[in-house]
Amino acid sequence: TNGSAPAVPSDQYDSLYLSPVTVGSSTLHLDFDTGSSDLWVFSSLQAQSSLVGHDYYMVDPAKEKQGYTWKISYGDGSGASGKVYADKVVVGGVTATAQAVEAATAVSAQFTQDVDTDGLLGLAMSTLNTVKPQQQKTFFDTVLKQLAQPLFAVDLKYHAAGSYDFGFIDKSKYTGAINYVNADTSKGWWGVSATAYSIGNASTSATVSGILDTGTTLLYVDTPIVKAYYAKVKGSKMDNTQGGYVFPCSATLPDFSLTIGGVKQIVPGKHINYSPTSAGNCFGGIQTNDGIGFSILGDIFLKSKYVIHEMGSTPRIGFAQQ
Ligand SMILES: Cc1ccc(-c2noc([C@H]3C[C@@H](O)CN3)n2)cc1F
Repeated sequence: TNGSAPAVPSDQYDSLYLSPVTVGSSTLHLDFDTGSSDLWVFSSLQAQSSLVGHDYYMVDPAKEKQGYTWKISYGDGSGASGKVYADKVVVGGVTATAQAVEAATAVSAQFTQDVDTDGLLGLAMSTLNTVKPQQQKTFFDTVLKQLAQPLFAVDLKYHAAGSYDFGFIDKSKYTGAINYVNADTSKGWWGVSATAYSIGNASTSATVSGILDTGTTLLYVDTPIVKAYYAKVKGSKMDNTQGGYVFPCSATLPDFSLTIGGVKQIVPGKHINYSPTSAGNCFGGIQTNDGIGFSILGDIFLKSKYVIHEMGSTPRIGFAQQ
């Protein structure tokens, strides 16, 4: 079977995208994250006070994987931990009958206060799964064999609902050719590299290695590229109190592109005005990857494309224009 689930922005700035998932007998709204590999949910194991505003998984003790635990932390320092159950998970009509469901006993404040997010569904390689004593499969790995094609496709949109397709490529969701490159999955992520970047009409050769990450809001690249970009934005500056580059909300933002597989993958300037700040200017969608060691192609990069993640004998990534 194949299937498709909507990806709905959680707020007016596309901070993250939420998709409905049936876990056991509950329907939860999860953040599909191609940058991690745990399917974890808010659960009845938590104190009631932590569950306010969240849908949560009613655990069935008979389905517990006795002695199994998990503990995860994310790029922003948030995290969660808990116990493991084997239960039915349905995404867009695709069913995993005994998927490892990681039920939270504790979650960090960022998650508790993010009342729309009921957990995460990881779509990176299962080698990054945190369950002990035995690593568990992602939902995608669990259902892979039942899919017509071993792939999922990501269609995130700018300030609108998009979708995740499993097992098929939806021709109505893109125009032009799909450009495929091999994925570097050696570190457990969907890794790609670019050979150039462009700011407006000016192109510069550079090697940009990064990961596709639907769970990261912005686009993080090397500092020299970020500086070159905002040098083209009148009134922009690095604002340490806001934690990144900001600019006047009236600024015209140049398009940005990364050349992947010989094809310019363009991010429209409009998408790079991420959100207003509390100080009366606007926060940039492109920021520095300082301290990370590689680039993170998050939602700002993804939301103009239809991106196919194919787990064939040679994992590949296909890019097409929405
Ligand atoms: C409150 C909250 C915090 C973090 C995240 C989060 N989800 O995916 C990621 C990135 C970073 C990398 O770790 C893997 N993908 N971060 C989601 C949240 F709802």
